[in-house]
Amino acid sequence: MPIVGLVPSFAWAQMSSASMALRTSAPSTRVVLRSLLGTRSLTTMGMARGSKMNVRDFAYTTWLKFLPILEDSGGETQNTHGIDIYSVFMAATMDFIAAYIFGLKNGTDFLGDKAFRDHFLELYKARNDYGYYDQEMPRLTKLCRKLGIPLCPEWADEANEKLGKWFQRLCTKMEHAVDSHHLPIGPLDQPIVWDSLINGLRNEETKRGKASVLYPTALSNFKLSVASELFDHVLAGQETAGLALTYLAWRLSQSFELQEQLRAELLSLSPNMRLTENSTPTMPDSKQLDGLPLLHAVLTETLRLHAPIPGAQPRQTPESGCQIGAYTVPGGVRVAALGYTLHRDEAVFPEPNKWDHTRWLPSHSDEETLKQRNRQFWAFSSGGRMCIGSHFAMHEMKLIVAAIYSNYTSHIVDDDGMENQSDGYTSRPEKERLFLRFKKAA
Ligand code: HEM
Repeated sequence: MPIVGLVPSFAWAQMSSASMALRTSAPSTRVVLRSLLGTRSLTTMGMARGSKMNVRDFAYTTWLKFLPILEDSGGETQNTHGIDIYSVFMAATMDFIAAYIFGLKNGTDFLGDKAFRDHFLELYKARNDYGYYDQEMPRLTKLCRKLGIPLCPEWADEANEKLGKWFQRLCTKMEHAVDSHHLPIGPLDQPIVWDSLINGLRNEETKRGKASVLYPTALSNFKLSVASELFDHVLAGQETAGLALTYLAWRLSQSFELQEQLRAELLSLSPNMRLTENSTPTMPDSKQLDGLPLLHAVLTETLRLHAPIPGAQPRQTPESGCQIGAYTVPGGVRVAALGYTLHRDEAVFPEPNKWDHTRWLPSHSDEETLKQRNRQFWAFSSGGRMCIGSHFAMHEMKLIVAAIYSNYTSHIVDDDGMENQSDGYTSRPEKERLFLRFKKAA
């Protein structure tokens, strides 16, 4: 069905005028930008460009930083209160995506720098409930700001500004590294997404110049647009995956039996991620990891019941109108589907409010039932505006879960607020924390 995405950019609206222009411009702008990134799957971007890097390599370095944190959570001093794994997952997913965009050296170190990570999360939290006006009524919101009657509280605007500046600093650092030919040369330091976007935009400029649909926005505000687009990726990729990992760790921590089954499956990998004394960590084969049915089932079920983005994904019907199921809808109408409701359709997911990973296991359901469930699985949306990072995210999350549960058992210390997922564009645990303790698995 030729329905177009209505909101051209992700939830980030306040960073700059260029960002605003990108968000409110014709959907085709966004479509061209997507195609400039060279691929629908960020996971294969490095490979497609002839590089030997992939998500697995970044995972290795993330894993090295992750280990001492987990070790510490089971140590003597932490035994009573464990660690806030929500904050740790938010850090891991930020380091992951930033490394993929800028390369390891020019990325972030949220895992290593807890103080800055907490500061970032505070800023992020402060502005998070106020995306609506900029997103839905950008002109009115801008006008009200100018007139001194802001629709969002000042602190939210300030937090947005600080976050925007932080990200622009990362971009400026990257530009300097490129301009001064001081790009680090290690394979993990290649700025994969950065390079793809810059090269794509330059090609577009050379080929189409002023005739390009990107000319009034991205090409006229080159630097700001690159920063804005990449910031979208960082924000889209960090919180979502961090949330899913938090809910998955919570669910797994409720059943040691399930943890045991998962560990047995993970250790069947060759090589697997089990740490032995004095050995350097090993990484599994990506295809093998992806093919593990139990790992896939627990993750998919978590994304179903605790979808990080459960709400409406708006689309606009084409001018000629269109048919949606039994309905004939006129042109220019705003329509939306919601992961939340699709994932709670009793006909497809019996007892929909129950977390039950077995509904995704080929050993528990016939092929047709599984097909139907997969069709209705909408955590990453679908169609032309589907999540650009879905494969990246699945692989990243599987690697992180495999690294942890090959080696540790997790135990709930304090899960107050986990039952209540907030209502918003992204949906978080009410208290935005989860304290777990990790112990070395036998
Ligand atoms: C569990 C992890 C993730 C979930 C649940 C998720 C979910 C989504 C959803 C529901 C959308 C909206 C699509 C629509 O408008 O229909 C989206 C868009 C997007 N996602 Fe993800 N995402 C995840 C991870 C990532 C990652 C890791 C990246 C980057 C590497 C990323 C980049 C994006 C971008 C750039 C868009 C905007 C696409 C566009 O406007 O065309 N996402 N994501």
